[in-house]
Amino acid sequence: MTECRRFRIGYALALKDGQSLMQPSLANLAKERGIDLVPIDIARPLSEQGPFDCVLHKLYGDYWKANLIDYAVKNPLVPIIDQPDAIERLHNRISMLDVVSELGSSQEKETFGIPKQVVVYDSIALSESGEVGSLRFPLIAKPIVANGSVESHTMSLVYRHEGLLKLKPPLVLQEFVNHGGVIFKVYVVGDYVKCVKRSSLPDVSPETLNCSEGSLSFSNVSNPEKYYENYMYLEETEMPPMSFVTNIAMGLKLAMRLHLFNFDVIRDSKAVNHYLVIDINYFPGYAKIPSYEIVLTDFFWSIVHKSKTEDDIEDSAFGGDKDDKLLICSHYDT
Ligand SMILES: Nc1ncnc2c1ncn2[C@@H]1O[C@H](COP(=O)(O)OP(=O)(O)OP(=O)(O)O)[C@@H](O)[C@H]1O
Ligand SMILES: O=P(O)(O)O[C@H]1[C@H](O)[C@@H](O)[C@H](OP(=O)(O)O)[C@@H](OP(=O)(O)O)[C@H]1O
Ligand SMILES: [Mg+2]
Ligand SMILES: [Mg+2]
Repeated sequence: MTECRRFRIGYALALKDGQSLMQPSLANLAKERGIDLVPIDIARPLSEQGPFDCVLHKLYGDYWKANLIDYAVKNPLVPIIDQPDAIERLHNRISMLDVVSELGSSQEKETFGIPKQVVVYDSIALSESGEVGSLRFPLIAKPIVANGSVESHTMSLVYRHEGLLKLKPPLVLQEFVNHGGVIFKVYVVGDYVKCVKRSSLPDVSPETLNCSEGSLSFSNVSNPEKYYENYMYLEETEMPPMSFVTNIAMGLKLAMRLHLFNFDVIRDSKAVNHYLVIDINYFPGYAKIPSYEIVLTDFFWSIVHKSKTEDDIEDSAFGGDKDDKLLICSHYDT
């Protein structure tokens, strides 16, 4: 009797991300389907570890990147999920959203875009009327860098010009768009797409613009625990059409050459059926989505069962997707 071949997926994740994702329920399900999830020792050359049938990672820095490149050169048929250069695009809040503008327009009645935004490198630009002056208040000031640090999630809602003067560049100033206090988070795992609702910043009325402080600092307003605080209110909000969300997701996946990401979408309260993508995150906290073990195991299975030919080398060394075997399955949930 022939033994079933087993597959080994090496993963390199920060401690917190590994603890959240690699729960026994995921490891056991993957094992049942012939896949062993193996932690990578990031202090040692990757090429001395393994063998691996796939490498998953969410780590940054030149040392790690060099380690991955060395491994990819020596193991050109092993998919690396995902290519470091492709991930890096999401570490800058300007290049992150540029990709949305590069997507073709929607064939449906819904339309999408990004909020108007300006990058500011120094305090002088904040007091000038130039590009900053062309933005309409309220604004959100976001750090340019989105690298997972606490600071990269710390933002300010700016109501009036005087609020700008307290800010410390470099930063991105983005127009705040009223959207009814609900955000849609769209999780992508290969061809799988799931959209959930979360709490967001409440709408800003013209009265608030005049009465409040010049600016207000905030962070992590759309974490799931906030959902439960606003449960009743969120329930009433209608989801965007799944086909619309899936089209954006698959467009982003192709354009960014990434398999694992989520993006935040809001619906403009002032326009009919107009949506704005405001944030894209690499390898988000998938353990938050129901049955994430099945979703991830299906994805791992599809990756390790892809046929490997010389033609695939260029793509597959960094996890390209020439021959997708995953069915597109899309889900809405909260
Ligand atoms: N242009 C905007 N208009 C209205 N609300 C916005 C806008 N940009 C951001 N927000 C609100 O601010 C929150 C944080 O913004 P953003 O998603 O860019 O930050 P983040 O720290 O990168 O988030 P994540 O935790 O998803 O990585 C959003 O969830 C949303 O509630
Ligand atoms: O710590 P960084 O690298 O920034 O990544 C975060 C993402 O930016 C967030 O979007 C994730 O939260 P959501 O899954 O709620 O979007 C968040 O998920 P987590 O709260 O489960 O860790 C992280 O993946
Ligand atoms: Mg976000
Ligand atoms: Mg983000």
